[in-house]
Amino acid sequence: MYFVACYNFLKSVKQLLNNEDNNSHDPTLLLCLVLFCFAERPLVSELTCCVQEEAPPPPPPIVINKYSDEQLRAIIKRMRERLELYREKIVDQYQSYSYDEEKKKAEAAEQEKNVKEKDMHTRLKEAYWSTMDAVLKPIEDQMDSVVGTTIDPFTDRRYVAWLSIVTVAINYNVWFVTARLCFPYHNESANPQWLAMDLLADFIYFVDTIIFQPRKQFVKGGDIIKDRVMTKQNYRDSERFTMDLICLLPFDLLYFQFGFKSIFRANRLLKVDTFFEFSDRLESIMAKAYIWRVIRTIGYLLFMLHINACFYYVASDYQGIGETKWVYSGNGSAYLRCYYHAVRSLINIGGLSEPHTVFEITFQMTNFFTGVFVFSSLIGQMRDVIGAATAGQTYFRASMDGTVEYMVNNNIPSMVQNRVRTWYTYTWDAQGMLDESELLDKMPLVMRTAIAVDINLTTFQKIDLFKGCDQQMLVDMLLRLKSIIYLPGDFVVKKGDIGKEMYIIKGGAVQVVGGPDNSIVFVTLKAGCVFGEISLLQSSKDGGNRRTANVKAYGFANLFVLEKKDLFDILVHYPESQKVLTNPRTNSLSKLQKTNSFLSPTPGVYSSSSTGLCPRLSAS
Ligand SMILES: Nc1nc2c(ncn2[C@@H]2O[C@@H]3COP(=O)(O)O[C@H]3[C@H]2O)c(=O)[nH]1
Repeated sequence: MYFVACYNFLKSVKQLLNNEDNNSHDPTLLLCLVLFCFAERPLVSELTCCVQEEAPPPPPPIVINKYSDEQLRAIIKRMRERLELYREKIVDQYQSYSYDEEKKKAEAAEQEKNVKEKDMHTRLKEAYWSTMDAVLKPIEDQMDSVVGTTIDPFTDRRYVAWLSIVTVAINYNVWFVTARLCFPYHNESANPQWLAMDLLADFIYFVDTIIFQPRKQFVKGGDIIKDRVMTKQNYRDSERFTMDLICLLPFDLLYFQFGFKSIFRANRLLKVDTFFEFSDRLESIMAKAYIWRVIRTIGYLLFMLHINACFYYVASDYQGIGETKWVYSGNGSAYLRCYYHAVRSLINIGGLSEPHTVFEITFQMTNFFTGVFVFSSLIGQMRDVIGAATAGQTYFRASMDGTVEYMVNNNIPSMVQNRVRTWYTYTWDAQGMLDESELLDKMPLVMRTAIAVDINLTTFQKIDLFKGCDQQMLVDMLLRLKSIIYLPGDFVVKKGDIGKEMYIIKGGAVQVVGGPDNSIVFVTLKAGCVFGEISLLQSSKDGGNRRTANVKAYGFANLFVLEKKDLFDILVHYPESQKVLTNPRTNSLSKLQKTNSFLSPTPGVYSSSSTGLCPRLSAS
């Protein structure tokens, strides 16, 4: 029994040790241990005493391998901790304490410490900003009345105007800091002027950082944040703010120590982001954005040449001004001469003095390479900009050329060809594109509705046929309209054809004609009039779906077309409006059905007075 107990006990301890590393606590094993300790307590104590009595005093530790020795010690330490834990568990079985938890506690304590430190940092920051806010409050309050509490950066033109001023300041720094750095532009008489200009540019930067940027509205989770406190905080948390602050650091004070040098203003160039913002905003508000894009690309070209001119002067200075034939001779305006050299060299015009020294050859070669890569990409960019600006026209030309080629290949009579050509040219001139709907199709419905309502709803509301109809139905109709142009004399509708669409005149005029050779003009309909609706709204049972008259374009007629299917799709949702359109007492249409006798022909029976469809403008 004694040895069995010993064996079990030691085996349990060994298993416990083996499980230590993977942190798995075998409940059976634990239970076995606990039960063993309790149930066989006398035996265990006997065993312990026995072991203590019988065991010789422990030998002094022999360290064979330092690493394994340390590992063993660590295991023993953890075993002790574990033993402690089990002791506690025996006292309170439901205690949810673990070694990992101790680790977690330590981590939590660490976190708490960090939070406290952070709090301290935040508090300091807040204190700093509240002081700053208090100082700046009077200025900000004054500016509120001028620029508003917050600014919508996308639509506010005043903001774009301000950005243009900041852009001038940025350009001043970008061009002049580099030029002053390389050319000998600093002297006793010029320095005060430079200083004045620098101060003015810095003032603009400062106003932008203090007044404009903190007012910029922003989008958070889909909401437009217009609260001033939040816009200010958003700006202060942004990277841009950090950059703006770096931009404003007054390294210029080093002038006192090192003299007047523009290198101390190099940090002002970091505000170049604002230039790109200005560029984007300007593009979005300009009707012809490509003009700005071309100007901007030319600006980049000029700036590259400017930088090259600066390098050339520095290189000449390094070689000795006027020392060799290749360097700047020292005559005339240094900047102009160097710029001229840069133009010839970068654009690979040639005709330059041959470089002789290694330095000169290396410089010149670098110039040629830069010219090839940078300039070709900039010129390519320019081509893209111009290409995008004229894409519509290119598409129109390509379509027309394709159609003409097709007609020529198929021997279409030249009269028809001429008419097609005229149609293309007139359509392009009238609407600047061949198919308006193509453009609008890409937009979300709400935008299309807004545009359609803006352009045509007023015209629609005036049409007698639709009087009393639901407004929403009219909007639905607007969305399904297609624009089409007819040439002078084209038949839009032929008597006896099946009516598949109705028309609303957008521009120009049409004539309802009849009699021998269609020589009798019954009525001329102008912009805002509707026609072709009779055959559309009548039942097909007794052949009512046939056109009741000839309608031909008088001059160029720009028409909206509404297809029968679309009309009935809409009317399904507006039964009241359907009644209005088909009611004999409320609508002219039914009256029309009775008055079709004019087509036999009795001119003028079908007129504005009798039908209310459209004013009779002229009748021959
Ligand atoms: N029948 C008739 N149609 C007219 C007159 N004035 C304009 N129209 C339009 O001419 C269109 C010819 O096609 P529809 O019959 O579909 O619809 C006709 C009317 O909308 C008129 O005096 N009589």
